[in-house]
Amino acid sequence: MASAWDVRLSDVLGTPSDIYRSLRPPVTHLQQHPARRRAHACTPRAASSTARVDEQAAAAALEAGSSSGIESVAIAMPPQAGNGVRVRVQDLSKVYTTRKGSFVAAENISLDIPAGKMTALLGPSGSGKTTLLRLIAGLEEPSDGSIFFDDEDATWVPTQEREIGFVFQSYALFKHMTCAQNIAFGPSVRKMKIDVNSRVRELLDLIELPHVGSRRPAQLSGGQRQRVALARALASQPRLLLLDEPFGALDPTIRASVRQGLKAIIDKVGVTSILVTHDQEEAFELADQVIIFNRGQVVQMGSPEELQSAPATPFVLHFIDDVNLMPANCQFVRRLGFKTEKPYVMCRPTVFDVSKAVPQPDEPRFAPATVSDRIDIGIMIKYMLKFDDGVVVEMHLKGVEHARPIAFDLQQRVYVRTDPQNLVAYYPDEIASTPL
Ligand SMILES: Nc1ncnc2c1ncn2[C@@H]1O[C@H](COP(=O)(O)OP(=O)(O)OP(=O)(O)O)[C@@H](O)[C@H]1O
Repeated sequence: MASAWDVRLSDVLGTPSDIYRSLRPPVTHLQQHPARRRAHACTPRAASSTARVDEQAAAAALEAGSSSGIESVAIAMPPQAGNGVRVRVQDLSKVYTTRKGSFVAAENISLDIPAGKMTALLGPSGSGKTTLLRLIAGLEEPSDGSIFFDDEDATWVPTQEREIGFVFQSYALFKHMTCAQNIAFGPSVRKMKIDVNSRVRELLDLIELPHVGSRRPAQLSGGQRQRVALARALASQPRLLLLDEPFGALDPTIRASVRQGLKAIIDKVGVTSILVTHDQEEAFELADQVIIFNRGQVVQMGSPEELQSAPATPFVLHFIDDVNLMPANCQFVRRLGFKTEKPYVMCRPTVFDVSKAVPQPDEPRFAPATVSDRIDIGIMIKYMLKFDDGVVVEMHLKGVEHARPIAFDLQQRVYVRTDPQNLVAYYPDEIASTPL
């Protein structure tokens, strides 16, 4: 049976460059960096420096590499481990000019993204994650600083020549093309000397959707569309894969399984990948390295384990974990003998020692409380503990097989303490997130 891909792209849509031209946004008059203006005066632009372009057009620009650079490259088909690039960002800043004045979306960012690993950019909405991703892709121009791909200064290299695959939250699949045509778009436009049909078939196998080649994106589920978008991003064998909230449009019930599938595919290919997300569970589950953003700045970077065991600031602790917030002068904190000039204190819900027995006179650090609520959610039991001064904290007992025998009843009187080292004092500004 003939597949839709047996009809050649050019018969249906014109030549690849016609397609690219039709998808590309009009060239705008830009404030370009002088060096870039000199070096790339004739390069078609993918994006305005002040306004985000339509994601489909950006996808087209990213897929359409400069044919002169690509034609001579004999590219083996992914999966093939170890074909990613190391990305270094030095003192990178992005200032947007708006009607209200200038706005610093990324400030003096320096970071190192290892080759062949997945790095997550994690932070609240508006913290500058997407801005950094778009700077790395060349879809925005930096106001200052440099970007290196391995030892190459890529700061002013045009988007199309960066060899980047991009998966957008909206997927940005070309609606009028079949899935096979979407996947074939990059290699065709780049005139890569490969068997495009077999590349498409191998990628459809890789994403475990061998039967959808002849369908259009509208005929797929959200999870399937996202896989096709990934296949399209991988088709030109990018050295860097950028994923901007790739699970954001998915139903929460399927998000966990879809992200595991996507991670498995990326691991097989072995390409360096950068994932933008505001979901800490997603970042910690998928990434080898997590970089935490707030207010346009990097607050901390490290492995998921490092961040969880040693959050560098009150903001990081507050952002990555469930925490109890309480006044520093409340009964519980005072009983512990914890002294601070800061007005508030926070602690994780897993750090409490709770006893039903009335403490001995030599155990003054226990504060009395009443169990005001209890929820057994299978993997843990959650309790609300109300101290006598009215302050309420949430306590989590994990490992319920051990927790159930010592379960507390509603309205039961209990005595609560923790090691004072588990408390973190803060000023409200230290846990505030964007906007500035
Ligand atoms: N073209 C632009 N012009 C002016 N301001 C912009 C522009 N693009 C982004 N910003 C601003 O820069 C800040 C950072 O935006 P960015 O999209 O990078 O944040 P984010 O962390 O990715 O947020 P989200 O998770 O909501 O996408 C925001 O305050 C945003 O409004």
